[in-house]
Amino acid sequence: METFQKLSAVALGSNLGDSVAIVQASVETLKRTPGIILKAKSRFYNTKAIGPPQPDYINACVVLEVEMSPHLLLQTLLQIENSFGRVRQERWGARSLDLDLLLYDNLILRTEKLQIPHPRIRERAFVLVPLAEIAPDWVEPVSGCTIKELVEKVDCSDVHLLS
Ligand SMILES: Nc1ncnc2c1ncn2[C@@H]1O[C@H](COP(=O)(O)OP(=O)(O)OP(=O)(O)O)[C@@H](O)[C@H]1O
Ligand SMILES: Nc1nc2c(c(=O)[nH]1)N=C(CO)CN2
Repeated sequence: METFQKLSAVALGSNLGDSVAIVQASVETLKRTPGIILKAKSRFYNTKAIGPPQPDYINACVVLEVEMSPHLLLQTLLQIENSFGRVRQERWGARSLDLDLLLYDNLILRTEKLQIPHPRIRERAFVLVPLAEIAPDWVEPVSGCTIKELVEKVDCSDVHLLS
């Protein structure tokens, strides 16, 4: 059977519960998942919440080598979110774990259930700062800009390396 490997970038976020432990544990879960190899993990950042008033977030990014389709990867990420007690409430509200599929190879995909690149990747410093640490030269295919170039265009003043 033909096999394939693709690189994918995933954002991790949490602002409910022991967020550092939850994000760390979710990375371990990703590492244990068949069809996923962890290639790189950023450091953790404390970030001011975008959206309704809520606690600060812990954010990080990983680069994965995956042997699964984008849809299966999204399904896997949603299952991991659920296993960490994620309850969907208001849009952009507080959550124990959020896993966003940011990039999948150089794919552009716009379906109702899945959009790649993630539609808000270009404007989110809490995603771009950690991603620039591990994948600065990856070209975001909609803008044609590298992650390093995109991070220079956003205000990063609310994103701080976790001490
Ligand atoms: N690239 C993607 N990564 C993750 N989810 C996506 C993506 N594209 C579409 N979705 C869909 O978005 C749905 C809702 O996602 P979620 O509840 O995490 O949104 P949110 O975190 O509140 O907001 P945001 O999308 O701005 O991060 C998911 O169930 C999924 O079907
Ligand atoms: N700082 C920060 N703000 C957010 C985040 C996040 O991960 N970090 N996620 C959101 C919904 O995806 C909404 N707002």
